[in-house]
Amino acid sequence: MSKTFEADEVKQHKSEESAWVVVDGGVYDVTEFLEDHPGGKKILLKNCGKDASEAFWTYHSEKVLQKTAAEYKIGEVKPGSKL
Ligand code: HEM
Repeated sequence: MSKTFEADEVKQHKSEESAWVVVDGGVYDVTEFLEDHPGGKKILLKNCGKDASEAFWTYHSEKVLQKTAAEYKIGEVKPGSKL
């Protein structure tokens, strides 16, 4: 079973030391990906610690979530836990 995280915990991970981003309820630890992100570190970091679904779908296709993001997935936001 996939791990679930409270919104309050996700919100704390918004720095270079620990950067988590949420897309469609999935939680991705992109700390190690910040430097490699083709769209740049700054924009990715700015969207960490929160639900970045809208920003994500503005710039990426489904393939990016299924392929690139998959290896960084650490779990899901707890249902009903408001981000
Ligand atoms: C799990 C999180 C993310 C992953 C794995 C990811 C991955 C990628 C990849 C692989 C590309 C290259 C273009 C492509 O293949 O479509 C890209 C480009 C880009 N990403 Fe992300 N990204 C993530 C989150 C974000 C977020 C939250 C933003 C915020 C707006 C963002 C903004 C961009 C931008 C602006 C580009 C450049 C688009 C272009 O040059 O046309 N990304 N990203």
